[in-house]
Amino acid sequence: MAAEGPAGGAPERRIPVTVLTGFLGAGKTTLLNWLLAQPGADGAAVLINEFGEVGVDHLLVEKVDETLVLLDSGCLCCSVQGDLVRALKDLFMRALRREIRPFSRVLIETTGLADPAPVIHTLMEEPFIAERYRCDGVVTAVDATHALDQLGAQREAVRQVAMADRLLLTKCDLADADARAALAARLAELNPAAPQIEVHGGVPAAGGVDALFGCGLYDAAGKLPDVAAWLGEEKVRRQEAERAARAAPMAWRKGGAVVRPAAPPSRHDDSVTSYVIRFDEPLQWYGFADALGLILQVYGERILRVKGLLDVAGDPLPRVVQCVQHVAYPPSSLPAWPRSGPCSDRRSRLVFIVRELPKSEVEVILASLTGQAPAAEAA
Ligand SMILES: Nc1nc2c(ncn2[C@@H]2O[C@H](COP(=O)(O)OP(=O)(O)OP(=O)(O)O)[C@@H](O)[C@H]2O)c(=O)[nH]1
Repeated sequence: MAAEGPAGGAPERRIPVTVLTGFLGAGKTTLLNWLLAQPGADGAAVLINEFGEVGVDHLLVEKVDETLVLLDSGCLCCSVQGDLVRALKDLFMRALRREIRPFSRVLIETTGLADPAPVIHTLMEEPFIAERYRCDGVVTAVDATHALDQLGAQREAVRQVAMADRLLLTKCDLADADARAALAARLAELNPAAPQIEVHGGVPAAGGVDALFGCGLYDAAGKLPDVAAWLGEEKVRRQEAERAARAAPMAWRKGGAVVRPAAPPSRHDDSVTSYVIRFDEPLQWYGFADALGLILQVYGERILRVKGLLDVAGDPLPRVVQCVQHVAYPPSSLPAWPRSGPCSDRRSRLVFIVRELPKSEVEVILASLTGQAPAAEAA
């Protein structure tokens, strides 16, 4: 049954959209997988956005149909006008034409570095979208083992927490009671109104699917005053971008070369970069594990995230590697190699998201302990 609309008016027919955010490696994809396996979440369309040249997250989501969309032309908060709007319009129109199954809600998993403000602004203000979709909440995954450091170092992490309607404290099974209490106190300073829900082993301890769904229309009231200010800045930023787009031609010729207007400035900390390391031959697992362990030990402070698929000698299945800072999580396997996309060539690829850590330093360790030099050019 459709919910009642604003002020008790016409029934609310707009499709609810949950924005699932949280810093790199916080456990967003893990939560998404749990959620999509719940009966209350069937009928959801899912949009996944990733930071890094090669997307891995969508391969880890155990749902494969045409309502799973990979937004891969950059970080959502920078390309929101293009990618997100296009994807939501496209889903709506394709469902209308019955080219895809109907969907009753949308889940957007942002990159771990996304600023939620442009995403919320788009859902609330872009005319086509705002008429058909409504923001049903920002849910932020907060890593109980790493968040205190991340909140001190990364302004994206602070914004993700401050803008949340709900805070899901992930990896509570790995954090001791003191660490959980210290984090809970810091989160309450940044966002006193948001309920904090513990997550153990990727499963919310309370609420079931309602831990993520049904937050109600997004409202900056009740959050720190900064949140309304960030949304206000977003509005100004968007108006300026529209004015600039109207004033500038799409491209012009100068001395025979086509010159395009500069892309909007990135919202991300310039010291954070990502690169892909590829191996063309199967890897020996133990040599690789030694190399990765050493890299995390020596450079963990500068490693925000590592994830990838490996072709391990003697194993027909792709092995999934996941790390956050100094921590390597237990490896798992996918049921098969992807049939399309960059990873379909069955070569090992590792995506590193780092702060001031040159690729060459990582490559030297990998080459010496695996006995195999990484491919010259990451593809
Ligand atoms: N023990 C434990 N591990 C978890 C939990 N949540 C996530 N993990 C592990 O943490 C690692 C990162 O989890 P993801 O779900 O991929 O994190 P993410 O936020 O999607 O990562 P990005 O998209 O790269 O930002 C994986 O190895 C997960 O298995 C949890 O509650 N408990």
